[in-house]
Amino acid sequence: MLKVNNLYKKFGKFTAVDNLTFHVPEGEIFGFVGPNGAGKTTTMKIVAGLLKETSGQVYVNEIDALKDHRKVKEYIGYMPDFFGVYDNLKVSEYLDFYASIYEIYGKEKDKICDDLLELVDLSNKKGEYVDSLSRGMKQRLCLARSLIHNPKLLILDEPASGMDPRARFEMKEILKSLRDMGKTVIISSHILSELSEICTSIGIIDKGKMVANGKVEDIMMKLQSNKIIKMKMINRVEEAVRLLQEIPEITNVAPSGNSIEIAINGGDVEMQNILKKLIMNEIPLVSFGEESRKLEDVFMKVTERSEE
Ligand SMILES: Nc1ncnc2c1ncn2[C@@H]1O[C@H](COP(=O)(O)OP(=O)(O)OP(=O)(O)O)[C@@H](O)[C@H]1O
Repeated sequence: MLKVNNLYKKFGKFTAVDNLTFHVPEGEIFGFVGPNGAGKTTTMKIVAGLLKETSGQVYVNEIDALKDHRKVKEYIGYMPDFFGVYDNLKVSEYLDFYASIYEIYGKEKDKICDDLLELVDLSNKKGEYVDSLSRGMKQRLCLARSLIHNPKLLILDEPASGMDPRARFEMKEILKSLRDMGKTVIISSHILSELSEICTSIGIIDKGKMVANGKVEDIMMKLQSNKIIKMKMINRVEEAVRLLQEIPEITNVAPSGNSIEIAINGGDVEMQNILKKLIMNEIPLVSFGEESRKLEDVFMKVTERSEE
């Protein structure tokens, strides 16, 4: 359904999207994950035809999306990561307005709008002013708007950002319905664990580059083999850093004051060997333990530092 090949986007000398290639088959829910500024919004805007690429190719349903903007628009629903201000506009009027853009009128329009409001659980808010809705409701309304022309591909930029747990749960339920409806969805977030529950595949982007891409299970396995360990010592930090850098399983060593954080590629046995080495060299440790972080934080840290 979507093919992005060797995509580049430069802003002046800065490369925001750096030779990005990924494919999303029909019916897939693709999670596009990366830290702030990784290039997610830029990529999604290019796919949606809202931003000009520097070079590369994008195909949506085999249509050249970078050349045939008009044709490709009917296949794409785009939900931006911000919601504008809509003074004096009611929910139903808001959807009517977007329906009119796609030249959907009359009974057909009424039916589509009612169905969409039901899908996003806002049927009882039809007569309310848009600006009076909660943030979560506004995001759901924005999602309904992006579905108005029944697109095959949905591009959702951080639909769960700033939502409380309940609103996030509701958004997840809606995404499940979209999956059941056979839509292809690209959804961006910087929270991997949230996406992993709903997505079928995931692409992790960092500094404009795809650093991991594949089925959720495969990516999770890759991430779980990385541990972050934090240790604190009374002194001799520099010596400890030197000793740690000699251990091949350690992929990163980051000292900060009297603490050191390391990333290791391994499990309990490797962890125990590291501890043994430090103790045998009489490093005055006061603590040593695995950091209980979310998987995505671990992954981002490892990828960020390994490139430096
Ligand atoms: N119009 C622009 N001019 C210059 N730089 C830009 C422009 N738009 C984006 N950038 C830069 O490109 C990089 C990627 O931005 P982008 O918004 O795509 O990241 P993101 O992954 O969506 O991040 P976030 O999660 O914060 O939305 C950032 O460093 C950003 O500052």
